[in-house]
Amino acid sequence: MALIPVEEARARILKGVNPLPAEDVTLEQTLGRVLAKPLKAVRNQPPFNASAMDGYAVIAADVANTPATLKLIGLSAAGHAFKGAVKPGQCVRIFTGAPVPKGADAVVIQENTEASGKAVTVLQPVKPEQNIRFAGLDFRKGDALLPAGLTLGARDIGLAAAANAPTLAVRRRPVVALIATGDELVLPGGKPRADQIVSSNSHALAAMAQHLGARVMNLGIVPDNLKATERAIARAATTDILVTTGGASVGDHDYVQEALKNSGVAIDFWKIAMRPGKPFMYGRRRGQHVLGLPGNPVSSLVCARLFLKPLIDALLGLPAGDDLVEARLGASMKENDSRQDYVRARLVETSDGYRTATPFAVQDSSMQRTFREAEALIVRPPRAPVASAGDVVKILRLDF
Ligand SMILES: Nc1nc2c(c(=O)[nH]1)N[C@H]1C(S)=C(S)[C@@H](COP(=O)(O)OP(=O)(O)OC[C@H]3O[C@@H](n4cnc5c(N)ncnc54)[C@H](O)[C@@H]3O)O[C@H]1N2
Ligand code: MOO
Repeated sequence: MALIPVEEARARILKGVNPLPAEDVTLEQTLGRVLAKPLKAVRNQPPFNASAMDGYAVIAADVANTPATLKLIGLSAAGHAFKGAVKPGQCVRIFTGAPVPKGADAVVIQENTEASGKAVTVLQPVKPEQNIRFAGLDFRKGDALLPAGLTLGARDIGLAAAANAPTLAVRRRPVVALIATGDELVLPGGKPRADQIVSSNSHALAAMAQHLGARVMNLGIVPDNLKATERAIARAATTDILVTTGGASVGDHDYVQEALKNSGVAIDFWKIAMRPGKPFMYGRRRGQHVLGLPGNPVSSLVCARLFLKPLIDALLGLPAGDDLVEARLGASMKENDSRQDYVRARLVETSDGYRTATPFAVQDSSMQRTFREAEALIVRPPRAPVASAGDVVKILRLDF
């Protein structure tokens, strides 16, 4: 089977994928969720003409010439409106956020007054409308407040609360099942035998999936055994996405593809023209997407960034971004073969506003430390010619 190009693989994974249905959740649960329906204001904010200052509600014409002494007729505090009306020669004590009484058209700040019993002397004129927040200043009934497709942050949630929305319609979060395969694996904190290593893929993938807005069902480690692999795959049957790591290649103990097929997964493709990540496989079981990632930690995470992220984004109704940006090479690179390379690199922002990407010398796909230390992947297209330091290349920032 010919290796398929990265772009084709991504297109086949995303074919026919629709956003998941919406669900109503309380505001407290909306942080980081994707809004499924736009939020419209159903009321004005503020709902009444409110004072922006502590002072006195007056008729501006009464204090055009100062000093001017007015008669204090009452009080308007936040949550306790003055019920009457201000007539010429009168004023009402008022506090920030309180409704401006009928008749008054300005608020004098208390620093510009002298009060003595029921007599308030205004020392400086105010203009009509001064120190008043008019009803609907912030937003008006019918205004579009939050667009669909927005990933909700603190300010969005604050605005929704101000608009009196106790719940929001958000996309259901995709559920991602994770299965690590391999007799050589023990969980972090375990006691690896001399011929074993510590499993790390599922931890990184779980963090990545959660960061992208998915929920995770971690099914742990299964041994290199067909039946055990099939049992784990069965447990993942109800999830939106099943991700396996390891056992994707051609070795005698690589059971994943066979187990997936036996479990009713139709394999769409296997093996991509990329490095790392060549043995990546993809299939579907009814509505479920199945991503078989290679076992090498860097390969599995690079594949997840390239294929799992756009899939989760699509299920959440988020647009597919063109993630690549340009950088100058910090060192020369040799010509490329027929696979698209994703080369771990250091990124330095230069004073001219550009950036320089310098590849790490050793790129083995087991090396998680350089992967952690890399700020970007240099994307080398198939058959890219020799590149010199200073040449412009495409990079993918590592932001997870
Ligand atoms: N004859 C060939 N051999 C290999 C090929 C090939 O085309 N022909 N491809 C190589 C490439 S590229 C990769 S990548 C690996 C991927 O193989 P598998 O997906 O079958 O992965 P494993 O063999 O199970 O493991 C590879 C490597 O990764 C370690 N590993 C596995 N799972 C985890 C985990 N959860 N956490 C940390 N490390 C893990 C495992 O111990 C191995 O060292 O195949 C090449 N071989
Ligand atoms: O994914 Mo494999 O790394 O190309 O070593």
